[in-house]
Order: sequence, then structure tokens, then C-alpha cells
Amino acid sequence: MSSVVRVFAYLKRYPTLASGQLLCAVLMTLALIIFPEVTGHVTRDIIPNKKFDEFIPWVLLALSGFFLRELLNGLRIILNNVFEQKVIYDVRSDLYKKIQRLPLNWFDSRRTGDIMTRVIEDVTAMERVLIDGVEQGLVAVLQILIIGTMLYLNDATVAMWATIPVPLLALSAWLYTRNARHRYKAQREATSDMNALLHDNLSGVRQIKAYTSEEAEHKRFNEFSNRLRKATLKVMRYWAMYSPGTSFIAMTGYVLVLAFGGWRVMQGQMEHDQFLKFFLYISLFYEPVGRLHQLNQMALSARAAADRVFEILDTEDEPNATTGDHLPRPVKAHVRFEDVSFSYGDTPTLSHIDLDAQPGETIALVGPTGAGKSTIVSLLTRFYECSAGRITVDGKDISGLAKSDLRSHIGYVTQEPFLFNGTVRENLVLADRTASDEEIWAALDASNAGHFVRKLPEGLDTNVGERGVKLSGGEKQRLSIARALLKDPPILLLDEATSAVDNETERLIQQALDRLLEQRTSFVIAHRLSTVRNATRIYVLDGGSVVETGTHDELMAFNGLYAELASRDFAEEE
Ligand SMILES: Nc1ncnc2c1ncn2[C@@H]1O[C@H](COP(=O)(O)OP(=O)(O)OP(=O)(O)O)[C@@H](O)[C@H]1O
Repeated sequence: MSSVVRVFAYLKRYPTLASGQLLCAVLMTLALIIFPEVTGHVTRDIIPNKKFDEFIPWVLLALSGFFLRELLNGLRIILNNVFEQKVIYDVRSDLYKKIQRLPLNWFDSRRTGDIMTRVIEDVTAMERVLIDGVEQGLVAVLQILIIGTMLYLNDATVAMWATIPVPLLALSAWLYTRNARHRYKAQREATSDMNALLHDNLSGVRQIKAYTSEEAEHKRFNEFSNRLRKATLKVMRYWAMYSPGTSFIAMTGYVLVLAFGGWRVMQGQMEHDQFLKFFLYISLFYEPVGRLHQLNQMALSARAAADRVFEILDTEDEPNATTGDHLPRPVKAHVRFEDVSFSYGDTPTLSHIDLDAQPGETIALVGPTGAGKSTIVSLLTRFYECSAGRITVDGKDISGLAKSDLRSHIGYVTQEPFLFNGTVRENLVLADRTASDEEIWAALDASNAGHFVRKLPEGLDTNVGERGVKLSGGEKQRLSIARALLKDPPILLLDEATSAVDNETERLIQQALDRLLEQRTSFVIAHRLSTVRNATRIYVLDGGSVVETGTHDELMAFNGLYAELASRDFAEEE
């Protein structure tokens, strides 16, 4: 279905506002007739007969015609804006809801800046078709019909000559529109590319400064900006031919009235007052034609934007985004991977993984970089779906579970602790919206974060900055542990941080982690020897397969890949 038609579906939600503004627009158009009719009457009857007593009331009537029109216009603008903002709100809300339900691999191949452009700019642009397009378009057409009728009622012959340019205008509009879509699409895409680059560079501003690549990045930004400039100029070049061209065609209508109207006046077939009225009407006739051309331009741009918005809305939700089974209560958290295979693209990432984690066990995942450790964790949270095999929790295949239910039983502490730009409290209650201050402090104390949070200028209400930029790496890690503690999930996924912290911080973090791992089924992508040693079982991965399994001592005795990794990676710790 055409994007433009689909945009109109949003109209139906607000029938009162839509019809209210249309009614105002129709009445406004009707009020337009007052001035030319009054002028005609005054020229024909009042002035020649010197009716001084009637003159002022007629002039006031002409004035009241304009007053009424603008009064209605004011009301229309108010209704229009309320309508417009409601629709923008609805489309954005639908879009955001949809984005949250899209599978993670959709985001893997998208740029954040592009998604933001669609939500912020494209929604506004597409909505203009709906509001301005429908309303102004209808008003313009109505004005053309009403004034056109008045022209024919006044003098059909002159009216016929006056409207000769109309088919020519329709033809040029069709020619312009026919090839315009790709030009507007290119313009919207160039905007999006530039926003995506800007977003990326702002996120990586530290790297840019550290590598003193400001100049190179400025050049790259200018290249993108230049592409947008060129795309916009291309749109404008066509408009520069189309707009004056159509204006000229419309103006020939005036000349035709002058020529044929003047001729009829000279032949005594038309009165002076009629001739004057004709000029007033003809300007009212061609003025909305100009507006229709502007609307056409806007509609084309809006259509390109709507295509981009509907592309997101039409993407399929991730499976079980909102529906599915629930885990049987109480959740014991017995996790099994049974012959699981997975690939992100063409090459297999995980092959035939078997893994068993009994309730309360700590499972360490160890292996060289790129072995597939994080992918195992991502499959358990169902960020990605297994290509073959199955994963069960308490005997239930997770592929049939509602994701919200599954994830509500899983805590995930990522390697790079991500904090949102908000207060300490806002970042923590992400795990439990109903948590009291006492519970928050208990989680902070258990993660050894209570001490430093108490020292922050506004305690729990201190803003941590974008991605937690105002905190140290160790502090961020402890806050993310506190967040997981607050959630208190039966299953915990922990990607241990690799960045070096001083010994004291390391001790504090380790203590926090020990508390976090207590009495839960945990999967730890282990980088610390202490974690690996305490693990119930270690799975050693290589090239997407489990190559060794056992405890630390067993694997050291086995003297395989684990022993090699351990002697290399953990040498410093020992
Ligand atoms: N989103 C993704 N899209 C495509 N390929 C991916 C994606 N994420 C990871 N990969 C690839 O899958 C393989 C396994 O990656 P994974 O992150 O699971 O390894 P890892 O063992 O956790 O590595 P590390 O210890 O370095 O974090 C790698 O070859 C990686 O390049």
C-alpha cells in the first residue's frame, strides 16, 4: 500500500479535529466571495447612483468578510496544530514501540543516527502530508471550484479563455511529480547519512581527540554535508524550473482575461463592473493553484520520509516480543544447552554446544578471543535465536517463552558497564522500578559501591553523565553489579571486565561479584583466575566448539588449551 495512503489511516483517530478544521477551511473559502461581490455591487449600483447612505455599510460588509475569514483562519490554525501534534505523537509512539520489539540483528546492521533521523525528522516531514496536504489541498481545490463556478456564472466565454492554462498546469505538475521521487529520497538519505556520522563522531569524541583526528573527521563530515547540499540543490534546481514555469502559465490566465474581457467590454457585451469582478476572481482562482504546486513539492518530500518510517513499522517483531509461555514457578534455574549451533551470517559461530548448569552452579566460559563466549550468553537471553538445537531452563525450551518472562529471570552484567545519562537512582531502578531507597542502598553496599555513592554531591540523585562518563571504570562496574543485585535474578550472566583496576578496587569488585554469584545459576565469561578457580565447571571454547570441560584442577592436569591459556593469561595474577 502506498505510504501516503497509509499516513491517512492516522486521520481516522481524530475525526472531530479533522472535520472541525475542514469545516473552518470551507467556510473561509466561502467568505472569500464576499469582497468581489461587494466590489461588483458598489461599482455597479452604489458609486454611479451616488448612494452615500449605503456606501459605508457595504464597505463595512467587505471588511467583515475579511474579518470573518481570518477569524476562521485563527480557529483553523489552532485545530490544525492540536491535530498535527497528536498525530506526530502517535506515529512516534508507534515507531518507538516497534523499535523496541525489533530483533537485535536488525540493530546490528543499522546506524543509530539513521534511526534517530527517522523517528525525529521523517515523522515530522511525513505528517505534513497528512495535515497540510489534506487540509490545504482540499481548501485549494475547493477554492478553485467555487471561484471557477463564479467565473462561469459571471461570463462563461471569458471564463473559458481564463481557464485555458489549467490543463497545461496539470500536465506540468504530472511531469514534475513523475520523476521526483528519487530526488527526494536521495535528499532524505543524505540527511540521514550526515546525522549518522555526527552521532558516531559525538559518541567517539574522546577517540577523535586522543588520536588528534579532528581535521580528518571534519573533512569527512564536510563530505557528507556536501552530499546533502548537492542532493538539496538538485531538488531545488527542478523546483526553480517548475515553480516559475507554472507561475508564468497561470499568469497567462490574467492576460487572457484582459484580452478577451477587454474585447467584450469594448463590444458592449460585458459591463465594467463585471470586468473588474473578473480580475478579482481570477487572482483568487490562480492563487490556490500556486499553493497546490507548493503542496505537491511538500507531498513528494513527505512521501520519501513516509517510506522510511513505514520501512521500520513493517519490519517483523522479534519472535515472542510480547507473547509466549512463562517459566514454571518457582524458577529453579537449571539451564541446559542441547546440541546448539548458531551463526550470525554464513559462517558458523557456534557448533553443537552441549552445556549443563544445575541450579546454583557457577559456570565459567573460557577461550581465546572470538571463540564464541559472548554469543553463548546472547543465545541464553535470546538476543539471537539458535539456528539448531535447543536451550532449556527448568526443562522448558526457551524458544517458546515470552522474552519478557525469560529476561525477567536473568541478570546481565556486561563487560563495558553501560550507564544511562541520568541519576544513580535512575540507573539502578532499571532493574526494579519498585525498589525502595533502603533496597537500593543495600544493593550498593553489597556491591561495595555504597561508600563512594554516599560521597557523591547529591548521593543517589547525582547525575552520572552520558554512558556514566562522570564515574571511574571501577565505580561504573560496581554500579552495574549493584543493578544486577537489585534485580536479584535466579540466572546471572557476567562478562567480567578486562580493564585493569588497582588492587584495592579489584578486591572490592571481586567481593561484590562473589556476593552477586551466590545462590544463582551463573555463567561467567571469566577473565579472573579467582572466578575460574571457584567455578563449579569450566567450559573451554575454541572456534565455536566446546573443546574441554572440567574444574580448574582437572583442566590444568589435562594440560590442554585451558592449561595453555591459564599459564599465559593468569601468570600475572599468580
Ligand atoms: N553481532 C555480530 N554480527 C556478526 N558477527 C558477530 C557478531 N558478534 C560477534 N560476531 C562474531 O562471532 C564470533 C564470536 O564472537 P563472540 O563475541 O561470541 O566471541 P568471544 O569469545 O566472546 O570473544 P571475546 O573474548 O573477544 O569477547 C567472532 O568471530 C565475532 O566476530
